[in-house]
Amino acid sequence: MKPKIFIDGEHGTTGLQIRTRLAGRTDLEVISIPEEERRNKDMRADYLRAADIAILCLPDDASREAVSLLHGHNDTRIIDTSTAHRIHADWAYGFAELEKAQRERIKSARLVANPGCYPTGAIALVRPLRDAGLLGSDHAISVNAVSGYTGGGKQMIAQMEDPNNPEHISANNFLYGTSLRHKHVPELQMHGRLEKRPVFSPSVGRFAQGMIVQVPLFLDQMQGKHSLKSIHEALTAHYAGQDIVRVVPLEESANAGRIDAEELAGTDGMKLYVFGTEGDGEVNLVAVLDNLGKGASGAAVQNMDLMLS
Ligand SMILES: NC(=O)C1=CN([C@@H]2O[C@H](COP(=O)(O)OP(=O)(O)OC[C@H]3O[C@@H](n4cnc5c(N)ncnc54)[C@H](OP(=O)(O)O)[C@@H]3O)[C@@H](O)[C@H]2O)C=CC1
Ligand SMILES: CC(=O)N[C@@H](CCC(=O)OP(=O)(O)O)C(=O)O
Repeated sequence: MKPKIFIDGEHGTTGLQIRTRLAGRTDLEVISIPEEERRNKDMRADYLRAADIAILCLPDDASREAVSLLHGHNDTRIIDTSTAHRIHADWAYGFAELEKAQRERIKSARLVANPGCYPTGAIALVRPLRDAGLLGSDHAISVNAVSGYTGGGKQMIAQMEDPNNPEHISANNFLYGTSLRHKHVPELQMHGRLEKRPVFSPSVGRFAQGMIVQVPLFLDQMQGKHSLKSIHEALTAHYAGQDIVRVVPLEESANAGRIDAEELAGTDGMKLYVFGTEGDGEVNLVAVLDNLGKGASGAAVQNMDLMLS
């Protein structure tokens, strides 16, 4: 029998993208709730319980509700794309490239929390350097990022695209999360293995999909003596043998000139760059991804495939 997949929140931004990715699949059966019933709790409960894997593409509260609807129904495995369970001890963190054991953890887990889009980029840059001992646990990290506006879901898409929306946003590029208490910070801190809360400053640009996440570092604050080359080597070693995260060769980075936030829009991969000038004291680590690709829907499908393997 083919595994049954239910996407709770199928008609939202992340859900639709997962639906599209699964459209041509003959190895599984997507069970779909009619759009007009998407908030019908009893019907959702039936679909959730009928599924082998439920992918939750809902706001945090609705995700918690979906999990409670599955209480006692342990045959359904869950992938939650919301922020609700990303630092919960019972949930496997759905970033397969996090460390060697992560793929196996996801494969065997019943509960998988898909990472946030910004943390996907930042953790991809920081965690290998923490694990390889280049960064101490008390290292102070700053993360500056820009996302396409689909990162804000249906509501922000309408605000950015519809001039008649009562909450229309006219800015082409705006900073937010200025209290430095964005909901992604705890996840970044925990899975980045950082003692100090990172400074995280997100922003949004007038483009639909894509993202740049930057982590600048001072070499004299790192553990040991480091260079662009040794940092690049540590990242390259960490991501060897997989094909989703690409560490861009130093020479290619040096010649890159401009980095386009939309570079990987519409794809499920991620590129990591090490920028700077060899011999100087600073580097800028940069991740480029699609907020809806490796940052959300692409990662959810990757996790689903691992769970089905
Ligand atoms: N967009 C992105 O780039 C990313 C999003 N995520 C996360 O994915 C999740 C979904 O986000 P996104 O797709 O952007 O959001 P959207 O607002 O685009 O979609 C959410 C969907 O959930 C439905 N919904 C809301 N409340 C309930 C409820 N109580 N019961 C059933 N359905 C409900 C909405 O229905 P209705 O149309 O009626 O409102 C809508 O279809 C969020 O937790 C978000 O943080 C994670 C990474 C990246
Ligand atoms: C541009 C924008 O608004 N982005 C969202 C994050 C999108 C995302 O990653 O969703 P999760 O919070 O579920 O991880 C935000 O900052 O709240």
